[in-house]
Amino acid sequence: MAADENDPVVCITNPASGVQRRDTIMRRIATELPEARCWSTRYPGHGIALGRQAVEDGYATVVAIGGDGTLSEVANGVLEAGGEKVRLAYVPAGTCNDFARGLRPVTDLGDLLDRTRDRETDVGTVTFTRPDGTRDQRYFLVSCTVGLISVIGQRFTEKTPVNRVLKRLNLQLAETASSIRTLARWRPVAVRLELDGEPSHQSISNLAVLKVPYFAGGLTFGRTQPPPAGYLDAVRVSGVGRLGVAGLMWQVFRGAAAGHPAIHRQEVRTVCVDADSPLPVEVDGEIVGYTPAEFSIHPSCLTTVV
Ligand SMILES: Nc1ncnc2c1ncn2[C@@H]1O[C@H](COP(=O)(O)OP(=O)(O)OP(=O)(O)O)[C@@H](O)[C@H]1O
Repeated sequence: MAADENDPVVCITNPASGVQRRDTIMRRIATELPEARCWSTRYPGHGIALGRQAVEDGYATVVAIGGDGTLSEVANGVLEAGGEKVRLAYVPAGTCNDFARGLRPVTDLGDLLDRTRDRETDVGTVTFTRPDGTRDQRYFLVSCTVGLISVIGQRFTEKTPVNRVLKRLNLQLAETASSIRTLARWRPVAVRLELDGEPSHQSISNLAVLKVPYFAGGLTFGRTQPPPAGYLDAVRVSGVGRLGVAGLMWQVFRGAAAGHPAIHRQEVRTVCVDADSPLPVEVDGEIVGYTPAEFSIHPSCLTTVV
């Protein structure tokens, strides 16, 4: 299927994503989507600006090529520009690719122009506090975390000399080191939590707000089904100490977390979380700010193509 001038297509690729060679991706675009314009992100956050630009320039189909972070940035730009009518296609080329997990990816990029592949997709929004103290909002398509996982993510992104050396040696080694260092001092945190307006005080290790069941490259909290349309999955880890959390993480890595007594799940439309000491908020793989954070779901507000 070929693009035409009434159905203009732009591909937004992230050269910093994943492990695929950039020239392989560019060759595929040139062969399989020859009419498409091709833009590259040049810095973190550039995907948002390019997603917005694509809507303003009147592209009907925007193809995000990269990891979940790239998809998320492009979706944010598209939605910020009021591009709900734009088709947002995704070609997984990152390291985690959790949005597309379980879905059958196209073999030929030209198939992304086939409108029978369009899916009305719910989008989550999260409001949080930026490091400069102002409030901000992001859309999310995959998942958000607050607690142990977001603290590990924050430690991993810190530009310390140790991190720099470890990341240069091996990315997974750096991730494991961040996890061990965080876990070694971890204590459950007291939070004020509101699920669908129902307030409670809880001691938790982690709160995940999921649009898709997978996180961190195919890990799950024991369920591989997404929440029903119009809902988010709020998954709390609570009722266990440091050793219990370490045991649960091991179960999660083994894919054997289903039914674990520390996992508490609820399908909800809204979540609010606050803690005495602000906790980092991770959105689609990126630390965006701190609690207090409010999450909600916007049903069928984006057309996605995978
Ligand atoms: N030119 C660039 N240089 C450095 N970073 C970039 C550039 N363009 C985009 N980024 C950043 O790269 C980050 C990672 O991208 P992405 O999440 O798509 O890849 P990944 O980490 O390999 O995949 P996944 O999220 O599936 O693990 C994003 O946060 C984005 O802001």
